[in-house]
Amino acid sequence: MNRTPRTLERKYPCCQMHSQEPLSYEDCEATAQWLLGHIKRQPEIAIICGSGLGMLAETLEGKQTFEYGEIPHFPTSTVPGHAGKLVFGDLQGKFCVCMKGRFHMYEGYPLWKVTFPIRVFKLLGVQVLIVTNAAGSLANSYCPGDLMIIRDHINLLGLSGQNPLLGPNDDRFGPRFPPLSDAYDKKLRKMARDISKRLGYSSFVHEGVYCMVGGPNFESVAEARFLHKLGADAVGMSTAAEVVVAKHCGLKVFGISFITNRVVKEYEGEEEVSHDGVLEIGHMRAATLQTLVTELVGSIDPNNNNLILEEKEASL
Ligand SMILES: O=P(O)(O)O[C@H]1O[C@H](CO)[C@@H](O)[C@H]1O
Ligand code: HPA
Repeated sequence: MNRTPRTLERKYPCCQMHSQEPLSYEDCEATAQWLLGHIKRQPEIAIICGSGLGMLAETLEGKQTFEYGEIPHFPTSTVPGHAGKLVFGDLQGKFCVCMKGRFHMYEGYPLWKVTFPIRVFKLLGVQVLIVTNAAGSLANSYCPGDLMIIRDHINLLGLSGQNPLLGPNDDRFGPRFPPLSDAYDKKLRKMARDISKRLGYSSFVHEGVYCMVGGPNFESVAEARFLHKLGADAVGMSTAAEVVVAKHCGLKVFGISFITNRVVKEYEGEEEVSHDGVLEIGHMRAATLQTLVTELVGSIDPNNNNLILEEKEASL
């Protein structure tokens, strides 16, 4: 029985998505071909801008911008701080594509739809994916405004059976059982650490474990304590599913969290987290994230298996 009334589907297109089959390889190809027909060359690096972090896309040179609504098969953004635009342009001499706004499961999208753009990026020729997000800190030593290079993740949804790779596997994307033990590329993490040192950022750039939860509510105190005990340093409602799909199709991944708030772990505390607060700290302090990602893009050679531009290698 179809439980979604037609009027609801018309008002909230994401409700309709639940009743659809996952998009196929051919659908991804159709989207990639449509984009390739509109852009000057193939992008090498894709960047996903997290909540309130979309200004990075504005720094691209020779920008070409597409509203998500005009791109075949693309979902639309419904969350404040996620503009819903795909921006192509040059950053540090590399042709990049930036998602100014990502999709989340709590918006009503199934995970295969949330992660659809990643497969399109692969078919566009992208080799490296940079994921950014806004996250709450669980680690006691992190402060709002800090950055966390993602060393690894806990995909809480994946562990409980909500995975973007559920269903028949299409080997043209990747294997049935992809390994995830090296999800966040070691070389890219080292490059980012070295760049942080050079920029004088070391005191507020950490490296840690990100945990993806479903949201949209922020964590209860007991949940926050549980996630911290599990080994998570920061928590958010995105990223891990995107990284699963990126690794499945053979992309190199770098991830970084912008710490927007402390997750409340004490019953006596006065702090309360809000999405407006997340966006506000993003606007105030995200320049550091932007500088670090820009420098990283400048140091990457996407066509070298080693990933490092030779002339930069000596200075790192
Ligand atoms: O992960 P991004 O998209 O950066 O956004 C984070 O910020 C929102 C909550 O304020 C949630 O969507 C959470 O995941
Ligand atoms: N919890 C979950 N997601 C978030 C948070 C948080 O504290 N801050 C930003 N995104």
